[in-house]
Amino acid sequence: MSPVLTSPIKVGHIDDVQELRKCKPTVIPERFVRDMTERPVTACSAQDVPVINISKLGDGEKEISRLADACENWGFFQVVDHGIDFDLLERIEKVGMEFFMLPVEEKQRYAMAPGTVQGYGQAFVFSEDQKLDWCNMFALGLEPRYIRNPKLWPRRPAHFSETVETYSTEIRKLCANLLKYIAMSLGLKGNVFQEMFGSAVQAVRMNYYPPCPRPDLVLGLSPHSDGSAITVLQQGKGNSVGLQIFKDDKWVPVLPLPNALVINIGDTLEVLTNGKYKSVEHRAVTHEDKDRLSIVTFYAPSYEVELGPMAELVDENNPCKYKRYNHGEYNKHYITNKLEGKKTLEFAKIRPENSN
Ligand SMILES: O=C(O)CCC(=O)C(=O)O
Ligand SMILES: [Fe+2]
Repeated sequence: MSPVLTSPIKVGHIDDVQELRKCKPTVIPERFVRDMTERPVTACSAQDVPVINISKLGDGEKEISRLADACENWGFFQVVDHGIDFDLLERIEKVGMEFFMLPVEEKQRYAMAPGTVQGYGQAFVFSEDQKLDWCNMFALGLEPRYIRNPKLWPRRPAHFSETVETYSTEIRKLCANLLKYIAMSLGLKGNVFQEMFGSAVQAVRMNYYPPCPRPDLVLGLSPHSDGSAITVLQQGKGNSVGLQIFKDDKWVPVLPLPNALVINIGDTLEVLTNGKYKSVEHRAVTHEDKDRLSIVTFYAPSYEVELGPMAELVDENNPCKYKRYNHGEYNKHYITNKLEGKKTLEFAKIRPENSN
């Protein structure tokens, strides 16, 4: 019998990976098979991604300087003692998982329209030739309210919307709190980001990675940096390892810690700190017999805000590396650059005069 090459079910024009997997393909469809250089064979053994105890950040210099080190040298860290109910973390994971387990016909009601980033499907797919991720996504804009699209809020599973609402309120407080300490770790006033960001933009994306018969050939999520100021990533309990960050020319896995949340610095904070804090590239890989869910919150300034490197972080030794721009404009650039397969922060970089 010839191997199954495409899924019978598409969401928009894209193969739905959960449906594809149900067909038990013996050969991975070409659109998912990565070029040799992109295949996930290069991960090194796990290193100790820094762990920051949020409840100690108020106690003084020591934890704050550990935070500064994590932002400067890793761009990623895990937080513990973050004050969010473990029960809420479990509930969001449960409703997220239940959503992805719904029949595809039900999920298709919330399909992501082409060129948009909210709803069910795969974001940033722009050409027939582009390699696809071994992932199904569901994304919702949350704050400010006008970015919400009520038609995309699922009616099933029960309690989905209210759980997302409660979860997002808690994560928003965590982001504001973290940004206060991040400002302090830079020697700035604690409220500087809060004042600058205005009514912060917040969105949530759930990524579901079904098991893949050939995890060595595919990527769960292509390498990228986030456009946010900061991102909060919840790796599901009992999840397989999937997140990898690019550090010192190697892909380093981030091992899930029970009830911890992963935080990463996004492009916006890299610009604001004039490159002191890094927006690090990351990707997700898949597993042969385990699935994985991640719940990711992006937190960014209001679209109206003009931003650029902060004066306090620019001097003779650290000349200004980025242009000033409007965050709403940046958001459009982020999407267009992603669609064109470019690095998302490229447009904002200032080139030295003698370079080409
Ligand atoms: O699933 C993961 O661990 C990575 C998710 C991610 O990087 C994203 O959604 O931006
Ligand atoms: Fe990301």
